[in-house]
Amino acid sequence: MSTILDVRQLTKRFGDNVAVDGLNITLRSGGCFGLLGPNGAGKTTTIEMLEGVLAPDSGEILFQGKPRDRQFRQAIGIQFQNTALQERLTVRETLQLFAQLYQSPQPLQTLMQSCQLSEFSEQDTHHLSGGQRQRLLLAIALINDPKLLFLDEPTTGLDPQARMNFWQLVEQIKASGKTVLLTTHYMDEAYYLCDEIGIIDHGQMIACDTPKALLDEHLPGIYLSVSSEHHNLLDKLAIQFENQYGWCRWKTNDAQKQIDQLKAVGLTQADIQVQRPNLDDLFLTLTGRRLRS
Ligand SMILES: Nc1ncnc2c1ncn2[C@@H]1O[C@H](COP(=O)(O)OP(=O)(O)OP(=O)(O)O)[C@@H](O)[C@H]1O
Repeated sequence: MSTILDVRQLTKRFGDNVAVDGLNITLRSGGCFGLLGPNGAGKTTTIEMLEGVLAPDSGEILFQGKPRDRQFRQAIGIQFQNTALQERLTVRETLQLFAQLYQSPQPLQTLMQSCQLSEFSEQDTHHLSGGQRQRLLLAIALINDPKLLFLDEPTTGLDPQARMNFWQLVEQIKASGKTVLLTTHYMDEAYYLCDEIGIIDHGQMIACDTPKALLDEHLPGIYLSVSSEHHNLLDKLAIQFENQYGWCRWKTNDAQKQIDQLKAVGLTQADIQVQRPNLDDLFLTLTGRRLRS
């Protein structure tokens, strides 16, 4: 896969605060890269520099092998976290307004269809649901048929069904060959959508790979949990666990052996939860913090 965006030693300071500290990122064409990190890690500052919205203090950003020029704006789409929509305009009128900003916008009919907006085309944008509004913001980001799409926390605040619906749209966008850079606080979203994940903390990249490779490297093994009421049994078996939210939980490299031991002291399979480590666990391991704080 060729490289569409190559970022070297990107740095941004706000006074004494180094928000982004020598970051390297390689975005491969047609992939989805997830930029994850705890609050204040530097995700928004990074994405804004990559979009060209914020000037870096130092570092290099190459788009298709060359420094970004005026055409870069025509080749990218940005779904901002908060875009103020013009009062008293319909979905269609809003898209028409944004279409004027580009040299060759996509046909609006096609765009509304692909973002599932056709049935709301004549609706006032201020009467849209959260999911419909995010789909409109996505359509605005896609209006110029961009090669590279920036999605900054696109599903924050949406209900689970609207989020999954949005994921399907992102899948379609990926299938059409576009490259996506996504920031999110939802680990299931990152796991589902991203081919590669970069975890940043204090403005530095602390891990970068496919979700599976990151989990295999940093968190081999399986988590087992049993209800806290069974903690005496675990003590008897000399199993070290964390007791949280009514559950005793621990990681093991030999899940089957421990399940057999637990059954031998009276627990049933239904008493034992078996769980692969997920990105939330990875976060806690790498940053000492949960993904959402
Ligand atoms: N305009 C600004 N002026 C001063 N400091 C800023 C500015 N923007 C960001 N910062 C600081 O830079 C650091 C990184 O912030 P940034 O918003 O990039 O983090 P983030 O990872 O996007 O966080 P969140 O997940 O909370 O959105 C923080 O310490 C923040 O306070």
